[in-house]
Amino acid sequence: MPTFEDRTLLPYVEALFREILRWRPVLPLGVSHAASEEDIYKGYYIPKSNLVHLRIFGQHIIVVNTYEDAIELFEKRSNIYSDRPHLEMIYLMGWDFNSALKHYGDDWRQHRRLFQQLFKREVSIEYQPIQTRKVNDMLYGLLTTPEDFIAHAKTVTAAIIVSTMYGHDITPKNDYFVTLAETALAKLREAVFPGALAVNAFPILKYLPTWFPGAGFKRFALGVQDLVNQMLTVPIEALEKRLADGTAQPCVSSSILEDCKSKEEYEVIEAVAATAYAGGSDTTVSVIETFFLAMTMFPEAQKKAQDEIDKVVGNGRMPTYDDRESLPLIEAFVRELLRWRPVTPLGVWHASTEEDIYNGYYLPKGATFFPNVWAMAHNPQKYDRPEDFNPDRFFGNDSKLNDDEVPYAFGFGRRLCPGRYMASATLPNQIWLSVATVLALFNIQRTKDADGNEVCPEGKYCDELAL
Ligand code: HEM
Repeated sequence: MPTFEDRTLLPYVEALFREILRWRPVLPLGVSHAASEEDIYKGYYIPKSNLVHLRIFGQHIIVVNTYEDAIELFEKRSNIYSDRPHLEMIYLMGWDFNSALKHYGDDWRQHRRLFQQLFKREVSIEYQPIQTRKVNDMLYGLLTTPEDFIAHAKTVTAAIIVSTMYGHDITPKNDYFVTLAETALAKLREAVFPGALAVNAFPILKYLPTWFPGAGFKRFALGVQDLVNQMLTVPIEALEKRLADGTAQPCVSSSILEDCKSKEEYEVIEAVAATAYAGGSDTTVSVIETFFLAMTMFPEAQKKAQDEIDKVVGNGRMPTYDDRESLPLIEAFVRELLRWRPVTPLGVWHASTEEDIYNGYYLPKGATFFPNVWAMAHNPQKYDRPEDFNPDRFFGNDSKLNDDEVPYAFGFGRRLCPGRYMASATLPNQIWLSVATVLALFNIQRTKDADGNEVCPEGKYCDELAL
């Protein structure tokens, strides 16, 4: 047989090999490069590009690295860039009820209208008493079992959403609905194993019978369908029962159920209520966890915020929503939490419904777009020493809060997070109240090792999806 030693003696074989590479190149369009600077080449202007293109399983994936480009594409051209990519596994599992995962169209519009109605600025103020009550429960939990601080953050968030949506007070441990919803969410996150990825890339595989070798994804999906169905129906049916026997507490769903006229409307209410849990729980918990981490890593920021609370509120009472305007540093704190460790570092994907030309680049129809929120939040040209947790960066030279409300943390354009007023932004919200009251009551400190030295956490994050 010919060996490598014969290579120089076989020029025709060498030429044949070159011709194969030339005749049908493996990557006909090469792998895209992005220009990091603008340039003039042979009289042509080449713009700086902040888009990165990848091709995975034949799918175009485009990462949008700057806030300016994200605004241009997702907001100014929102008629093209407001879809979501089609992932077959989501449909097989029944998770397509979720407003956040829906394709851009009439069904999504109906969900969105209801979300806007329920969570707009003015209405979000009505959730203030529930939030205060549940945050107080969290403070009590922190006082009695501080080591369980993550569990307390999770419980308070679940309690606020479930009480707001269904008027149900969850039990602190093993609540039936919370367990159901958390299990269904965990299954959604798990659906990234090879079989599931294969059916996302080649949807035709969904027609394989469940017993077929390699169709494990289908058996998995069937198991999840049942959970998802219970997550949708159990809490709303329980609410209907309470409404019928007159024991229901007023809540978002009770008010809209009373006006519901058709099965179609009922299904939208059911789906929007369950989406609020799926979209609002992990996201808010992540910010509160980041708060505990930041306080341990940056004790001087904690001290400064506590000094502000002591000066404005004093020691005789707890901060309330009425103090919000007088505590600008706490406001800056919340912004810095959203910036320093964004909840969705690669945003939530958008998809395009038309081809487009942007800055001289061709962007194909059906491509998936990731807004690189991490790069926007850590842009050193905008944020000096971006790795530092420094709420002071949100104050101008006049010592007033600047107008950077970290908008990219809540997404873009027509898909912008409809729950943002409940979670954060400039109105009463759970995150603000949690930060203000925890700082008023507690000192968050580093643990010590056996020799009495402080241990600063590394601050590593796990890789769970937020939505
Ligand atoms: C700190 C807390 C939160 C953060 C950081 C956050 C972030 C986000 C982001 C980045 C998106 C994607 C927007 C896009 O596609 O461009 C989103 C969408 C969404 N969020 Fe939030 N969110 C939070 C809390 C909430 C809450 C409390 C709710 C419900 C009450 C909620 C409901 C939703 C829904 C339904 C969508 C999908 C919107 C659509 O596709 O039309 N979120 N959120």
